[in-house]
Amino acid sequence: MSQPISAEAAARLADLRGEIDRIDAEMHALLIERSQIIDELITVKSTQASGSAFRPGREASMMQAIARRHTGSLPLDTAEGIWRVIIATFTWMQAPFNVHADISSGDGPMRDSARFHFGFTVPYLPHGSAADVIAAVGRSAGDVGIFRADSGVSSLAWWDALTDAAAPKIIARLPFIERPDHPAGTPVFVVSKPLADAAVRETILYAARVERWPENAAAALAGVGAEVIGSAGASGGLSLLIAAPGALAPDAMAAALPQAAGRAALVEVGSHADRFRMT
Ligand SMILES: C=C(O[C@@H]1C=C(C(=O)O)C=C[C@H]1O)C(=O)O
Repeated sequence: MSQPISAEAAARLADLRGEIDRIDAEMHALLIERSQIIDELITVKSTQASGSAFRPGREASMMQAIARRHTGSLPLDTAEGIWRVIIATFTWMQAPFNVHADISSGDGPMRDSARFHFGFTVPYLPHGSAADVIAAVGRSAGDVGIFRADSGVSSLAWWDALTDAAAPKIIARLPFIERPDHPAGTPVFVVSKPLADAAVRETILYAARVERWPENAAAALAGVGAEVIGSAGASGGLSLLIAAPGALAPDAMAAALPQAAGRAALVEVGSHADRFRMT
C-alpha cells in the first residue's frame, strides 16, 4: 500500500497534473494544426501524379535535426519513435500506401522495423520472398517495400530485380538515426517505384556483376569510399550490391573494381541519404 501524501504534496501533484494536461492539449492542438497544412501540401506537391508522397531526403534531415537538438531525460528512442509515426502518418494522409516486407529471414525484426518507422496506421503486408515484395511494389501506385540491409553474403541477389529502369529502386536506408541499442535497429532498405527528382543521392547503390572476387577488391573499393554490402552467386560469377558516395562518378566507380574481377556490369539500383551514426 502506498503511503498517504501530505496536503501540500497533494496540492503540488494537482498542479503538476494540470501542467501535463495543458501540455497535452497544446501538443494535440499543434498536431491538428500540422494536419491542416497537409491539404495545401497535397496540391503543391502534386502527389497524386507522382504516386508517392515519401520524400526520404527531407525525412532524413528532419530526423537528424531531432537527434541533434534532443536533450533532457526523455529517451531519444521515444522522441524518434513519436516523430516517425507523425511523419509516416502525414505522408500516408497525402497518398495512402502500404509497407510490404520481405520476411524470409523472420517476421519479428521486420514487423518491429515497419511499426517503428511507419506506425500502425500504415498497413504492414508480409511476403515470403524479396521477389514478391518487389512485384507488389511494382504493381502499386506508391507502396514501399522493406528488405534487410545486412544480408551480407546471401543465396539471393534480390537487388538484381531492381536493375530495369522502370523497376522499383532503393530510396532510403533505415533507421535514419543509427546507434547501438536502437529499439528497431535492424538495418533495412526501403524500395519504391522510382522517385525521379524526389530521390536523395548522397549514397548511390549499384548492382554489379563480376566473374570473381579478388582479394584486393574490398580495399580498392574502400579507396574511393565504396563498400560491398551484399553478394550472392549468380550466373557467370557473383552479383554484388555496392554502396558508393553520390559524388563519385559511375565511371570512377567502375574503374575502382580491380581488373582481376573480370568484366563488370554496373547498374544503379537506388540511392539514399548519407548514414547518420550516433555512438
Ligand atoms: C510533408 C511532406 O511530405 C512527407 C511528410 C513529411 C512530414 O510529415 O513532415 C515529411 C516528408 C515527406 O515524406 C513534405 O514533403 O514536406
